Amino acid sequence: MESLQNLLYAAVSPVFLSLCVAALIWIHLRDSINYWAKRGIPHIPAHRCLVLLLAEKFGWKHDMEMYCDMYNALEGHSYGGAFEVLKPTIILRDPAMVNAWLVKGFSSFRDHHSGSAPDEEGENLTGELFALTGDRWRQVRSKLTPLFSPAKLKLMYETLKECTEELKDHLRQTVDDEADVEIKDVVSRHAMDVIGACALGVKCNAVKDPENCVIMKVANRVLDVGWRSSVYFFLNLVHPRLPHLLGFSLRSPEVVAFMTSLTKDVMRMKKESEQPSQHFLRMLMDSCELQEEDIHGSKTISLQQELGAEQKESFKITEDYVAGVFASFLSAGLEPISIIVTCCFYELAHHPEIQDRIFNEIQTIKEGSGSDITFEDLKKLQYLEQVVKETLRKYPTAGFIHRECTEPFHIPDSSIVVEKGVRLFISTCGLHRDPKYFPEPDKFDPDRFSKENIHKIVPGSYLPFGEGPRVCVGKQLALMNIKHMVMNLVSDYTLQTCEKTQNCLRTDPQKFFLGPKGEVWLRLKKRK
Ligand code: HEM
Repeated sequence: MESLQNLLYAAVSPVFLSLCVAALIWIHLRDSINYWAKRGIPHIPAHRCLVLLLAEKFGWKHDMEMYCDMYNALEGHSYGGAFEVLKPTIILRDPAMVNAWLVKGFSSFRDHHSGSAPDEEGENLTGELFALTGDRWRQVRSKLTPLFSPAKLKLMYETLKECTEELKDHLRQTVDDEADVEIKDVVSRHAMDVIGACALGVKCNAVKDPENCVIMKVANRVLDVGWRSSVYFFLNLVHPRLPHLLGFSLRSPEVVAFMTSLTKDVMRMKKESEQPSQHFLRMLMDSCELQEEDIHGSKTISLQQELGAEQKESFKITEDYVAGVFASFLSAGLEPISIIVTCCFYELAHHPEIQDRIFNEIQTIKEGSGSDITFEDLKKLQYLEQVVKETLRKYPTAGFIHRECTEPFHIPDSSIVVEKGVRLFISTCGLHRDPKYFPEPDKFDPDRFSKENIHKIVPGSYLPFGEGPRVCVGKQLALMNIKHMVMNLVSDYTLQTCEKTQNCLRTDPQKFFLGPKGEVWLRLKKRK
């Protein structure tokens, strides 16, 4: 009896309990660390992944470069395992498998892993397409895809031209004959004007009056890689629903409030305005057949939608959804465009021969169709397109593509099953800079994309906009915008390096997208 009491006492003693907890933690750690080894899959050991992750979290490395390092570490394998702290992740390297998994395997790799689905009950930007999952993503995406059709883009082209005229005006005032210009700043202000005008029909005046451009200040905070996003992603790593359960969102309350009230005000103004206007918000309002009383009335815009055969569920688009859609345009669209145009100008300044070829091509098209380059003409600028494609190759600003396994996926021709919850990473950086797919990857060579050479590009190795049903929804708008801006600048100026030009572009680990750190100065010289 006494020995039983002693045993019970021992069982509840703090030391014994601590030992039990430690043993459980040890078992969990051991199982997690051995996750890939147990399955016989080549992998990067957990401690090495942790070192890479810490380098990223302390701001020494961009997370996109971290996945590039993982890609390189798994050389010789089609895919391999890695860890985000203890969470198993797959790094997919083989381009043929990239296509198969993202396209045919979409039902298993449907969602981005970036976070839990937004909180529909709370004050959140619920329509942030990037973060939406499952049917909600499908419903919102099906409303947005038609906004980027060629016919709609043709309407946007006129808006683009108006914004570019303002930029040209600004440059005429700043550059007499020649001048050194901080090109990154000018380009991002122009990109802001374009997104504001195309998405919301709002004149941002970021080029002309940056000091008073509130939306630009908010846009910079939409993708804040500060403490908030670090805490958010850490909580998300522990469990995807944890940020939501703790009432913690990726966006700060001020950003959410600004985006929501801006969208709401613009919706009201547009509804009241007699003037025809072409921008995504107007089109979204029209396509959703929003009623005046919906906008003036309660917070929720009631809207029943027929969602196609497989989705009979009715779905209410709220103001928060619409605000979220525009937040995602700001966060996903603005910075990548600025980065690509900046990098393109940087390369052109180092390659006068490429600039000349673009200029001559523009002149030839102008001779054929008058001085104005139309929407249709833009497509005829083949060499310009090659230059833009090569910029997107050398500077893959979105860095990696990620998914979360939503239903078990059987890897073809193997006995391996990717389990639900495992994260998938495809390093665009790794692929675009792999000499196996792009010989001399550091060389800026637009002829990789010429008619003669394009067939040499291995399908699945070039992914600047992602792949499959979740491919970038703004891809065509982005390409049109980038080409239009490069065309206009090269038509009027030659770009040169100057004393302040960086020798090479270094990556800024503090930014969400992969882009150049610091100012990018170039000399603009007026063409005679
Ligand atoms: C150079 C410019 C751009 C680049 C390189 C880029 C790249 C990407 C990439 C890699 C993805 C992820 C695709 C995937 O997971 O397979 C993406 C998604 C997305 N992009 Fe872009 N993008 C650009 C411009 C834009 C613009 C201008 C907009 C909007 C106006 C936009 C809106 C979005 C949205 C909303 C998503 C999420 C799509 C979804 O989850 O269904 N992007 N983009």
